[in-house]
Amino acid sequence: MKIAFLGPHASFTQLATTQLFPNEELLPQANILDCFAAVERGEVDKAVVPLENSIEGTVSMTLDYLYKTPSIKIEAEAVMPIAHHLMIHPDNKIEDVERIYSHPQALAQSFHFLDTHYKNIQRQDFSSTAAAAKFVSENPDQRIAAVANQFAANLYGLKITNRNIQDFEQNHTRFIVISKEGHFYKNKNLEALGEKSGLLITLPEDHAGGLHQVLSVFAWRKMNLSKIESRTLKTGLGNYFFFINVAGEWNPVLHQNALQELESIHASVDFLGNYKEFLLEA
Ligand SMILES: O=C(O)C(=O)C[C@]1(C(=O)O)C=C[C@@H](O)C=C1
Repeated sequence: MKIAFLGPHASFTQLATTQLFPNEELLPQANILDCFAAVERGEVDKAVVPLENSIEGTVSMTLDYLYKTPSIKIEAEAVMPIAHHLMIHPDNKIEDVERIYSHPQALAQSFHFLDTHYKNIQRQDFSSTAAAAKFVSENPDQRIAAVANQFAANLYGLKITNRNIQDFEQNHTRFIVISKEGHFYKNKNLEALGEKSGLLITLPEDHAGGLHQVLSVFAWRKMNLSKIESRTLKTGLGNYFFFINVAGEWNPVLHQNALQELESIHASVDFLGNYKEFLLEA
């Protein structure tokens, strides 16, 4: 099986992907869109992309592409502890650094540390933490540093100057396995945290009580929502879609009836799947 992931090698997404798919062919992609496109075009069977971080919140690009590509479903969620380190080329000194590169999520998760200790050093977004580490290793003549993980430091031969720079010790990122088939991913070697369903919902029109009407579909059935997030539709200010997680196992009658009722109130629903959440190691 071919599995795409947000690369290059030693990205956090790769660390998650190797635990989820230890025996499959893993294909690094340059960005999250390329992961979705590879699945959509059938070049790979599945992809692993980040969805949400406990410090910085939703990875909006992932949510946007889930919405834009209704053929893509979720097979599993996986939660992994995240530790960020600041690293430089071993030929350079941290005092000389003029720019710090990393994925925007990693820079945001370490914002207070960087702002306190390296306030006047420019920060620049990169497609992933590992891509930033690779760039630092390939450009010893530049006065740059990267925020990335221990594996990236080892793989790209960088020196760690500051360890565990994330602003909160408890830092976790939730990844999703996406595919066109939406199979139910199983793995006896990983700890399962629970089961849930994912839905993308758009309200028919802006009217009083519209969201309340949608939520009551779940409420009176005692279906527990573990997440609700609104995201702009990009059709104008004030227009949103909602990403909703319903906790618990799939109940054919209850869930099917809820989906039918949502349709009957003219909410548009993309059912992303019913899947398990797993706990990964750092
Ligand atoms: O840049 C990486 O290494 C990634 O895998 C991406 C990503 C993210 O988008 O959230 C994954 C985990 C961390 O939260 C930081 C970055």
